[in-house]
Amino acid sequence: MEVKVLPSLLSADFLNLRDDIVRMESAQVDMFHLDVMDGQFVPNISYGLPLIEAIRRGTDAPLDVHLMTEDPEQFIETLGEIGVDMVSFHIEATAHAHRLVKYIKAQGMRAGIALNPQTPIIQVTHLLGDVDYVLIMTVNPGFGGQSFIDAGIDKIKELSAIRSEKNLDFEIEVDGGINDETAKHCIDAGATLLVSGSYLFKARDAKEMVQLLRGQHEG
Ligand SMILES: O=C(CO)[C@@H](O)[C@H](O)COP(=O)(O)O
Ligand SMILES: [Co+2]
Repeated sequence: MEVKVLPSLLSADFLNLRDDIVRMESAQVDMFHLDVMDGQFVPNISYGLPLIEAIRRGTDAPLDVHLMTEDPEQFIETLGEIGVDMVSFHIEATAHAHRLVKYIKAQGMRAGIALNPQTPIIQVTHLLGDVDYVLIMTVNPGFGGQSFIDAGIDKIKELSAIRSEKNLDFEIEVDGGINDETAKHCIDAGATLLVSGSYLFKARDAKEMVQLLRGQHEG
């Protein structure tokens, strides 16, 4: 599977959002990652559906929504109407993950399951035949600019092994503390969707950084 780079707009300048979207498009990113935080599931509030609707009008790139909210069910129908391409929600946030995966797909979107750093892979093994991707958090969710938690690499390897063993085709997304160094370890372990916030937005030459992130892939 091809490695893709997804800038997290949490690190964009919200006052100049359009400029930052265009800057990332010029840097040839593959899609945008949109972090929705509700102040309950995580101790931060980011932005919600109205902004996602505006972003949808502002770019033709695919949109990947990462729901860090309680009751993620309530947002799915509207996200489908907006025209979002991919939606992930946290296994820790719902008692009905399997039903929700089916619901997201029925609305025409790709469905992902996200895991906090403390959550073991066994919590989601029952979903691996149904999800399109698994999002491994390599920071505690809620904020950009944190350091990568190394234990995430073993989780990516574990998922990769299950994927080969069971002949499944879900992708592995990694989110939190991704830079050229950590990206290489994640790609080597089996991740193909790389979310990057502070590293990409701080860069003077974002295009070079995107290539560096993607270019680590040797296999
Ligand atoms: O979901 C989250 C944070 O909860 C992420 O998507 C971050 O926004 C990634 O930012 P960096 O760690 O790359 O700065
Ligand atoms: Co995220």
